[in-house]
Amino acid sequence: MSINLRTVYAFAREMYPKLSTEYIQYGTAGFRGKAEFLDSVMFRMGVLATLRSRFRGGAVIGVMITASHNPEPDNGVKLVDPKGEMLDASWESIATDLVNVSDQDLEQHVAKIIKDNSIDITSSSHVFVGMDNRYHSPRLLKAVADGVIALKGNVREFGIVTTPMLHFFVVAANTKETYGKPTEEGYYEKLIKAFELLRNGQLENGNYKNNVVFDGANGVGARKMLQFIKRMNKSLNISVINQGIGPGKINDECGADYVKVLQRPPISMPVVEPFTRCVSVDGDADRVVYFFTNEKGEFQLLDGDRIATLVAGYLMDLVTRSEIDLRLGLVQTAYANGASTDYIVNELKFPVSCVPTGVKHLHHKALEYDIGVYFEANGHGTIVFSDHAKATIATASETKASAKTLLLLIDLINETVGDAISDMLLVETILNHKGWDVKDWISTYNDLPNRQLKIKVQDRNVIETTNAERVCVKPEGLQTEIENVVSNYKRGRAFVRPSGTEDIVRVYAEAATKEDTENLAYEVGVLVQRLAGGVGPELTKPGSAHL
Ligand SMILES: CC(=O)N[C@H]1[C@@H](OP(=O)(O)O)O[C@H](CO)[C@@H](O)[C@@H]1O
Ligand SMILES: [Mg+2]
Repeated sequence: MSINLRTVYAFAREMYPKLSTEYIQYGTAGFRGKAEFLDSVMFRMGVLATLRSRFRGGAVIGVMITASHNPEPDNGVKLVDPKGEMLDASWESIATDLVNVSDQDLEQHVAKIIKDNSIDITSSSHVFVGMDNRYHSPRLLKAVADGVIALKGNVREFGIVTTPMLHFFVVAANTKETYGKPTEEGYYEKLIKAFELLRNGQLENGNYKNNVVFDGANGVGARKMLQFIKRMNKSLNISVINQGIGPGKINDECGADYVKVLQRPPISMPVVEPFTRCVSVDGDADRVVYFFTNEKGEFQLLDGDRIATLVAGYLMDLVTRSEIDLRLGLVQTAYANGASTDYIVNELKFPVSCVPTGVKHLHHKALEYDIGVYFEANGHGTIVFSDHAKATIATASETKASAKTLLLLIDLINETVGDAISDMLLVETILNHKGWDVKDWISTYNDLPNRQLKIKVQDRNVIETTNAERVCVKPEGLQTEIENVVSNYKRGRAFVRPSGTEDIVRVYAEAATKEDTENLAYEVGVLVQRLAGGVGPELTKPGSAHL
């Protein structure tokens, strides 16, 4: 096989010319931007995925086309490595350089990547591609596929799938189907089988009722949930809202991000009994949060921290009852509610670590444990089991019922990445086994009020942080000022960091009361504006609207 790079890039220039010279970066979740500027990015990511597959000895590499929780005009692309992880950090800069190079320099640049990484261009290469249900995704998928074909790689298109489904397919193929069958049916089959065995015919238990409202964010999660329902043997009554078949747009006034950040129910909520479990997923269904309204009609949120603590407590209990010795750990970020961390440390007595924002950091840390539970507060997370843990549990399952349950849970969990639907089925399983409703669940601890602000600055990279982003080291003096302010608030905690997905600085604040939290966030926001080159309008002082 020989590849004439010159012909390939003449073709690229004709079909996928670079329309924007604006510099873009492979960030926390790959490339994101307005869909009309992404064709050349997609073609080049098809090229890169082909090279990455060859670099990894012909293992399958995944390419997912999605802008997750972003609005409808946006799209994006992220690469999935052979074990289902996000693209290795060392290749993120290769990706960034590749998409920013001009059309004229493309050929030479690709030749350099091949040479620098000693890639055998004649070896075989396999790329799996999936997309969310944005109207521009099919066009962008074709660009990725053309990029793969241009370098004579093999491409397999999965059409519209959730991000976690694509991760599942990649791992299933690379493990020679030990993990599951790399097909849509294989995915449904594995999860539904485990879920229904764990239910074992017991559909209700104590306070647990068998009904859930599912907000699909008008995204791919809604479509796939409808497929789940068709294949499930009525083991859970799920009513799907924001299905994406009406005029509603993806993530618009619905979905996990909307519900979590604005702390309110999504649009199109039917009238339901108080305490009915409701679930929101995001546009590509890798995040999930729960919510309900209480008897006073007040909105109550059960976010990623709640899921993490529920799961951790349950797994710990099963491990203890199985009389096996495994190292369990929970991984959070600085955004985790302080009350959840206190509960984990003091009540669950579970080792907990804090890492920088972004799933790749959480995932890597979780791999250090036999059973690693990781969740971002926004609902993105999963559980990973080491080979040692799997073997120990399998042996114990011959004699212990609790270990048998653990074994089934491993099949229910999509270990490759956070998976909204798999996580939801896991939560449903645990609540059912415990006989809990949302009232029982939320009473485990009281969340501290918290507030996030987005501050516009001239250059967000003037902010540098350390200690898992909890301490700001640059610009000089900012951290001391933050600490001074925080010390005036009971249970106060605040930190600032540059966002990896938006051109802003994020401020996080929590304190004992809602009013204090608002004031603390405001004060820290003003400090960022003053010391880090704020460019936005002046922040509104909390409560000033009522003066
Ligand atoms: C506070 C917050 O929710 N940040 C999100 C957001 O990252 P930022 O770097 O904060 O923009 O998007 C990431 C990708 O989806 C997600 O991993 C992360 O948790
Ligand atoms: Mg997402």
